[in-house]
Amino acid sequence: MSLSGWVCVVTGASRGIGRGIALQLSEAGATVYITGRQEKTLKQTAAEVNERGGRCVPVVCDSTKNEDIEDLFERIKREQNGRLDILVNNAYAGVHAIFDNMGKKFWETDPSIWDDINDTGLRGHYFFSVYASRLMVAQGWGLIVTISSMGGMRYIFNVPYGVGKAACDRLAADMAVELKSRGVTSVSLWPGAVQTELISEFILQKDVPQGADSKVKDAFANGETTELSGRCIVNLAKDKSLMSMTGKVIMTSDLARRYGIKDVDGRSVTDYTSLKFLLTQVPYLSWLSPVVPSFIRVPRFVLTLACSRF
Ligand SMILES: NC(=O)c1ccc[n+]([C@@H]2O[C@H](COP(=O)([O-])OP(=O)(O)OC[C@H]3O[C@@H](n4cnc5c(N)ncnc54)[C@H](O)[C@@H]3O)[C@@H](O)[C@H]2O)c1
Repeated sequence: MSLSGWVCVVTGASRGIGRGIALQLSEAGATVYITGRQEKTLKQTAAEVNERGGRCVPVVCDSTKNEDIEDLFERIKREQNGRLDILVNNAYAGVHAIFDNMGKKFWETDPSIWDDINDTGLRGHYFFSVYASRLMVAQGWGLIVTISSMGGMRYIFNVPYGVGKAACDRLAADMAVELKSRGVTSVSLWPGAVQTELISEFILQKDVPQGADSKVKDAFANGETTELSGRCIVNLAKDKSLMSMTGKVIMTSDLARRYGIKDVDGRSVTDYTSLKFLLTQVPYLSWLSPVVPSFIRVPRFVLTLACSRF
């Protein structure tokens, strides 16, 4: 699956899912501009990319600073003759705030948590998408992937988290409306539970995570590696029917099934819509899970009905 000659941007790639995506895109041959606030940690990701034989360009770029974003795209325009194939909107500054305030109601929490979660993880995505789209529309091709989560569908963690994720899904969908006739695809990607460095610190290394039940810990203990989303995006980018998915929410498990891929450590990808998984969440029915085939899934129209507000 070669992305040789492709130019990509991954925001927030010094750790977590962004780092994993940068590793996979560069391993597939793309030149990947990676952003973050600190040169030191960006260079660590870049060193790892180089060790695997890939090429990436670390750029200090704070997703909350408009000038930084504008400068990045000016640089890409100059250095790559205006070519940009993929933008991955991933940067996120909310994880500490989420875990520091776990279990509190929104009125008990300092309202600045809204900015912690949504300044980088929503407003920043919009700004990146504007400048990326200018390059992509000019070349008549491109893919924008906005990293979101199941929080876009139902309450998880806190109010600003869910509102931000629903807005990311809507951002991808509404951008798709305007980009479709210009050849540019926009999707929202939901990873499952991912074993990032911060998840390890806040959940996996604790006996009982603060404000969360043990099922949450189990989900992360069986979670995806940080590179699975990247492996999915590499396959998605080469899909001949890519445009048919524009505007949609796609789960990593959907893409793993579509392309027949496993996680980078060889494990199968958990499908949170499979009956097998859902049964594990119901104490008196969980014994049925091992005997239920994994291909039985909740149909998508049921998910649509479940998140309907009418
Ligand atoms: N971890 C999970 O289990 C999981 C599951 C589903 C979806 N997601 C989503 O994936 C995305 C990434 O999450 P993560 O868990 O990898 O987070 P993380 O905190 O591990 O990584 C976020 C990255 O963004 C960077 N960043 C933060 N503020 C920035 C700024 N102002 N400018 C530039 N870079 C900045 C950080 O330095 C870091 O590299 C989020 O949208 C998250 O909600 C995570």
